Amino acid sequence: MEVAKVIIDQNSHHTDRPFDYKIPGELREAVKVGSRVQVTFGKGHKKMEGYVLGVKDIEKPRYTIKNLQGVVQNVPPLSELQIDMILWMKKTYLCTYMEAISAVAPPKAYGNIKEKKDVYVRRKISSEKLESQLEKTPNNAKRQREILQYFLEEEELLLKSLPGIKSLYKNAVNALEKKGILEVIEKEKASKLLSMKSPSNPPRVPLTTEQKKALETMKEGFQQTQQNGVKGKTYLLHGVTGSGKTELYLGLIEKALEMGKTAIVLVPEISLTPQTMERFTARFGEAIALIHSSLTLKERYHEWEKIQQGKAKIVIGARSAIFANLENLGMIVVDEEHEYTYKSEQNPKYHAIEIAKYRSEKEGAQVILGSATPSVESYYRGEKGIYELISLDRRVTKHQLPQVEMVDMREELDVGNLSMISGSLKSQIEENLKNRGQTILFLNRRGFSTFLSCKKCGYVEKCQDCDITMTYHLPSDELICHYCGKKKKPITECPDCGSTTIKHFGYGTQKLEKNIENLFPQARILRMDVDTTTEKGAHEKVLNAFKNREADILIGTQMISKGLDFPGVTLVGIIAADSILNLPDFRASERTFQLLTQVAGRAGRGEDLGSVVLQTYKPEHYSIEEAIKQDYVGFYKREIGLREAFEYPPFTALYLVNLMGEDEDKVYNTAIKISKGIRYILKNEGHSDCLEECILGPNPSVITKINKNYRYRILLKNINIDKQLLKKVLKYVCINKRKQFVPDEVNLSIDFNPYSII
Ligand SMILES: Nc1ncnc2c1ncn2[C@@H]1O[C@H](COP(=O)(O)OP(=O)(O)OP(=O)(O)O)[C@@H](O)[C@H]1O
Ligand SMILES: [Zn+2]
Ligand SMILES: [Zn+2]
Repeated sequence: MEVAKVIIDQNSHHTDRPFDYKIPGELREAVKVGSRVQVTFGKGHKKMEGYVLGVKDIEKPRYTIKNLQGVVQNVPPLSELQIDMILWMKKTYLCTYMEAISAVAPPKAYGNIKEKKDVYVRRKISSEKLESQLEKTPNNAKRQREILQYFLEEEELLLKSLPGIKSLYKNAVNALEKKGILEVIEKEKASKLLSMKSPSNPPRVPLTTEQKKALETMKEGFQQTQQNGVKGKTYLLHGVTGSGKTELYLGLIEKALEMGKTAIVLVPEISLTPQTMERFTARFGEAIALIHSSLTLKERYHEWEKIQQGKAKIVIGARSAIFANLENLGMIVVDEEHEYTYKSEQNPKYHAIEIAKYRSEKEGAQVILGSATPSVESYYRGEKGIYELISLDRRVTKHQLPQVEMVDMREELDVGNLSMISGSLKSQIEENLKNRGQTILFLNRRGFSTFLSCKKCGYVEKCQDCDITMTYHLPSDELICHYCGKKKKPITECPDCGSTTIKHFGYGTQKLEKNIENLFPQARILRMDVDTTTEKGAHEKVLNAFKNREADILIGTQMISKGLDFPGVTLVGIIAADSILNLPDFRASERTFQLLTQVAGRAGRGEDLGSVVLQTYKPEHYSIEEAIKQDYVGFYKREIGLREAFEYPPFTALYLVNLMGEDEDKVYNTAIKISKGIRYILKNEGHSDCLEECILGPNPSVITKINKNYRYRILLKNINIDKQLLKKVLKYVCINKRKQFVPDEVNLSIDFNPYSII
């Protein structure tokens, strides 16, 4: 008898195993490994869906087995490669089957979406004939007359754009259709996707010597891989800002297509700008599928369908595009490889580069990791020869990297300048406005002021549900929690001491905008942050306006820090360079250096030389010193020494166990039980000497509460312990013994190589 092993589509660790279902004779043809199927589940015979991960033949079962109910139509079965990846992810990230399937499979709505069409009304006769029709139409056929009026000038109109599309009007339109005057037609809804043009073959820029050499090396590597059928190589392309990395990606993809292969290009969500897309579509046209989070379900469906049907040869997208089910995958490009958005914050907490490397090994694809500021781990691998390191040290344009001027804001205070803009930055903006150059001002904090506090007793307004201060926003005049989004009216009286001396502290982009408006009333200013880009397409609008020089100054958060290529920008001002330096996180220095170098890199990309003003309270910090020099390798050398000394990645692997729940005692007790369990087993394995260094915590997380949930964490480091052993113990305690250790009210998740440990 044929039995299917089915994973039930329900995200609970209680049902996280394959269940057996008999494949009835009539379904034998339809059910395949990977099919999405209908089943009944549990004592209540609840109707559910699930995925077949395997089929086996058994003699006589010792227990009763339910029948499979059917196969879900229009959902393509998971491929063999996808199933392999699901099993590998489950093992690697200790997630549930369903979590792995949800990450790998196309969106669930795939195949369930009805094609929505737009209904149009079109005139079938000439406008002269229509005019005489109108004369013939009696006055009491009011609606028909009204509709005909419209078509005197128009040939085709959307039905819903006619006045009050009530059934009465529809009747009138139907009557006119019967008379042969109008016709009703349905058209596929116009897609809001960036329109995919056919390749326009723009003139190719001749590559610089440096670019050529890099491209040749990577092409040769690719050719070898393809000919010898060995597993794909990983290249780390370290090229300074504006060194023309994208041009190399295009060349490599072209090579892959020539050899009958396909390609995936990952870009951070925020760089999915029309600017980037244009460069790809100009070269490859309709062979591209685009995947990112602001697509509607229908748009997403279309893009996945293109991939599924083999129409797409190149997939460009944010993190999840790494799972694109392309056949003959030959090339994976990860642009801005250091970007933290490549790490998933949901289970499975994978990093897109980890998946890229898995696919590279399985499918023989070549991986290109590109960045001006590679992650410390990637560069370390480059140095060790695990990746092949390729460097582009020069910009393609005539000017080299911009000069960075450092302003010590403590000295500004000394001379009585209390504002957020130093004397030097102010005069340079003035000068730049005069010369009609564009300016970018970067401040990595949105809102108006950072927090409200009582001057008398020091009370600070915090979110009730999260352990963080609330940010004051204009023009809505409200406090917003940047973690859970809750809003409230600002206090005018201190709830602790009753004083009315409530003061604003800190500043964000809204306040910066106000200040700049006051200082330079003649300047045209744009602001780009989460608050100005909530609407679909708003992001592009701002960037396009700036590109078309409709504004002189662009103010923004990290949204404007990378990938943008505006030749008109000759001045970049960094308002508070040390804003994230104080985060209690081992990556704070790295992130600071990356952010500053990327922002600085937006200046001087055109005809004119660029300059950068960097304001800081900590000029002596090495991240800032090296960012001023824009010297990646200099930064890397200092950072890698510290990572080794303090036993952080890449020298140790970090495993983070997060525990969360509304009942703080329960969360804490669970954390204690788990850490005790881990310690106990490791002790029995003979590791009593290193437990202190290896298992840190449980401790409350840095942000102790988010959205009413208390957070505790246990951090594991593999110091003097085999990584695999540590992982095995973790799996045993957190997964196998979960029922025993973790009550249902406490959420446990495991993060391997966490991006941040806040
Ligand atoms: N060989 C070349 N000659 C002239 N212009 C070039 C050449 N190569 C690239 N460019 C242009 O230079 C600009 C910068 O290139 P690109 O955006 O690829 O740099 P990048 O290395 O990705 O920069 P960043 O990391 O700062 O985003 C683009 O406008 C690109 O069209
Ligand atoms: Zn007070
Ligand atoms: Zn909150």
